[in-house]
Amino acid sequence: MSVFTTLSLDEVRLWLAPFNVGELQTLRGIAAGITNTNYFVETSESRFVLTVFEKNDFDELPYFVHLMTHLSQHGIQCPSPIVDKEGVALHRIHGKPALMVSCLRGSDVSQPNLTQIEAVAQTLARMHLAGMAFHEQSHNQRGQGWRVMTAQQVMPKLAPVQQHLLQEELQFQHGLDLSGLPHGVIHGDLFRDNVLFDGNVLGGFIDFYYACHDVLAYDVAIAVNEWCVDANGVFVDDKLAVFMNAYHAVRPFTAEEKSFWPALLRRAALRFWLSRLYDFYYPVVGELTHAKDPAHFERVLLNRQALT
Ligand SMILES: Nc1ncnc2c1ncn2[C@@H]1O[C@H](COP(=O)(O)OP(=O)(O)O)[C@@H](O)[C@H]1O
Ligand SMILES: N[C@@H](CCOP(=O)(O)O)C(=O)O
Repeated sequence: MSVFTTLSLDEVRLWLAPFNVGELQTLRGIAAGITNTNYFVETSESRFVLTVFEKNDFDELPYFVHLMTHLSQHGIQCPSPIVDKEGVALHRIHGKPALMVSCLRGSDVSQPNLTQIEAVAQTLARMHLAGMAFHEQSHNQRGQGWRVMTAQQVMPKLAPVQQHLLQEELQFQHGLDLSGLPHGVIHGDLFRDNVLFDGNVLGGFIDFYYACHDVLAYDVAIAVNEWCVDANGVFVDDKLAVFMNAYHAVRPFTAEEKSFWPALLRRAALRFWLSRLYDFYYPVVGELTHAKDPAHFERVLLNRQALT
């Protein structure tokens, strides 16, 4: 149960006072999720999700609030931040930053079908286009600097063959010049647990807290490495074809994106191999962890290298 900050009905009723959202009726902690505390908040007018940020400083949150506001105003299915009567969305509760957003329909799917995969790809491409008109920029917290630092931390824990793989891939990625590729807003973590579906209808993308300004096709690579694979991380042809066709129908890749595509698939695999290795070897003491298998992304990386 990932409710780190326990809230009472009375506290939330008080917290809601500056908002124009009706009377609080029910409050329910959300078990899923590993980073923040989330509650479903039901009022006489609507349903919302209240997030209490357990790790972020207040100052780093406006980018995400503005981004979700921008994307939802541009028709991208994602949480829409709720502002109070003064127009302010970000507040504090228990001294921690807190944000209420619209509640999306649906739940995450572990075995997506082709229709759902198509919807994810279309929405991702539309999000990339909508992001072009968003003029705030945030750097990628999981970019080059983080890769190097994290690799140094996990390297001593690895077997020689893994050390070689990691070293080789870091060098390869460091040598790439991606400056000519289209950049913009990326989600950065579009995994199956970050997309909600009501049947085949996409409820929306959630968890924008890795969103940043980066290479758009890299975001596509992150998504296909997750949505279009079998249990071993090997691409399933029809899933990959459906995803790429749907994405390209909305935002076709440039020639440069096509030529860097195999390298981007590798970069996306490396990013999640590294974060999972770090979480595996340096678990936070006392923190509830949903262990994610680093070996999966090691296999994905080896597979994508073989495709290059
Ligand atoms: N806007 C939303 N609408 C509906 N459900 C949501 C929304 N935001 C989060 N949830 C639910 O809360 C769960 C945890 O959210 P998530 O953002 O993944 O948390 P964490 O940042 O802690 O990983 C999701 O799996 C989903 O079920
Ligand atoms: N979706 C990721 C987890 C998010 O990245 P992290 O850097 O917070 O570990 C995964 O499945 O590994």
